[in-house]
Amino acid sequence: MSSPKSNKPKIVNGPGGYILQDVPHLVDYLPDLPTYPNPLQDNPAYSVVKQYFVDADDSVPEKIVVHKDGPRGVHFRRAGPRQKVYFESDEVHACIVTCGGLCPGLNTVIREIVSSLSCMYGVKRILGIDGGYRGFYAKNTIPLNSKVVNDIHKRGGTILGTSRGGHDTTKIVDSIQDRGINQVYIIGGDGTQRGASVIFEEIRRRGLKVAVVGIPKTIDNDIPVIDKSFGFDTAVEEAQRAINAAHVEAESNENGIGFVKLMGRYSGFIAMYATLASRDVDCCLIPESPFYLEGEGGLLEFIEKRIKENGHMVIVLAEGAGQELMSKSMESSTDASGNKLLKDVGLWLSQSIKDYFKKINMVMNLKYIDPTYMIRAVPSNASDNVYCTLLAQSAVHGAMAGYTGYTSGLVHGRQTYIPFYRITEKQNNVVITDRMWARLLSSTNQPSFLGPKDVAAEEKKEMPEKPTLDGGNCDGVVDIPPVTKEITK
Ligand SMILES: Nc1ncnc2c1ncn2[C@@H]1O[C@H](COP(=O)(O)OP(=O)(O)O)[C@@H](O)[C@H]1O
Ligand SMILES: O=P(O)(O)OC[C@H]1O[C@](O)(COP(=O)(O)O)[C@@H](O)[C@@H]1O
Ligand SMILES: [Mg+2]
Repeated sequence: MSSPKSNKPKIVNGPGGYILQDVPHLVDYLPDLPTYPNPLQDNPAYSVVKQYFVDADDSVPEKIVVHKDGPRGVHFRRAGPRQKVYFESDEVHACIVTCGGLCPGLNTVIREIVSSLSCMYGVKRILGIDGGYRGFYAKNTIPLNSKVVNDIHKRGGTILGTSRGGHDTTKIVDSIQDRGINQVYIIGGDGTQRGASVIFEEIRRRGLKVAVVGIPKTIDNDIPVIDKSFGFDTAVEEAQRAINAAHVEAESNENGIGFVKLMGRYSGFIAMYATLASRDVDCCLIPESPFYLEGEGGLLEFIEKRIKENGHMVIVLAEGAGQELMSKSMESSTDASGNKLLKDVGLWLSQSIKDYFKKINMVMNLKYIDPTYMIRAVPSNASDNVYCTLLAQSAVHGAMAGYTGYTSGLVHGRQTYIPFYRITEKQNNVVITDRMWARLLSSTNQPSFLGPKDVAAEEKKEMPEKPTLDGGNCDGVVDIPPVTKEITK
């Protein structure tokens, strides 16, 4: 590093176009910190594992498919326990906060952070922050231990409470400093990770020995880089119940339409995967894929055709789809976090379909199902529970090893530490020029509703990512000059 207090990205270049987008470490700005042997080395559960500690040079590639002659590309630091830790067990005072909307698995992550800290590292002081970011300065804290969290993974929601808005960096860091907290675990979506990033910057500016760790939570699966977010699987599974009901209703009524509205503010992943899983869906509409109602090739014409062919149909709609079609006069506002509040496209589209069938004088029975909050208020399923457990353990190993300013995330099935700027720089969206969307279109046999102009616009948006050999401006997204160092082996 060129400057210990530098807030520039840590980039390490290696042979063959290898780039490590590294995460900050406490010694970047506190170079004289002592280290201690990892207490896990004496833990009987791990003594049989051949190589339990992760090699310091292990990294995970961002892109797993590479061309024969292409550069090795961007990598992230592999997560896991390290031989040396930068905190003594008695010294650790950790806190956990959950922010933003609910997501299945929040309680599992809380439980496993507490268990990992206490069972693996012998930590005794763990606080829950009540009600999101504002809880740091406006609410009481909740003492956490293995007993308190023992069966919380069986419940939906978050035992800590959550909120939007209320991010006041100075007040939050003052509270962290005043309470003597030195590990901060922040569970939340894109907004939360942005908040975590500024908390980390302020902590580094003040020169505090405090590790700041983000754990990505988003039911919309809109966080970039990671394979998928926890709770997503559960949400998709839960959505099946609504789609099944819509199918039963549609089949049982004359010219029945089962219409399901699912979550997805800007990203249509839940709708897309729920559709692919179900196989009963005739049409899936997502925010990324524009559509139009009237005229040749429009949605209404397609619905009429499908009803005439099959006698029934199922439509799945993500809440952010078709927002631009609704009346401009319907005022839109924002929530406490500044997220745009959407107009109810489900009710609007249902009415438009009803009006159309009335106009063409054709019998039609539309049943509208809105399971929005039902798919996220449930406890996580088995596979999400395992995912949450590994995620929480990785987060704790990283903080104990002195890493900070990172989001713990799964990349190609491997746990990694990802610098905040990679998580917050853009949103993960369904790319409608990718194969996955084509698979969906062929599974539902719906038209793409796209004109050549829309396709050209999509192709322009999706410029291929080109990791550079010299580490400068990687993927064209890091606009601050990176701190680079060479590795030669
Ligand atoms: N750019 C930002 N800087 C600091 N804090 C932010 C930022 N964006 C959102 N937050 C805070 O993060 C928390 C959660 O954000 P929100 O967008 O509601 O949910 P999510 O994290 O799930 O996307 C809120 O308390 C909000 O104030
Ligand atoms: O009504 P709320 O609680 O604000 O939540 C609704 C929104 O939460 C979301 O699930 C996304 O929330 P997050 O960004 O917090 O993950 C959207 O799909 C939905 O519009
Ligand atoms: Mg969000």
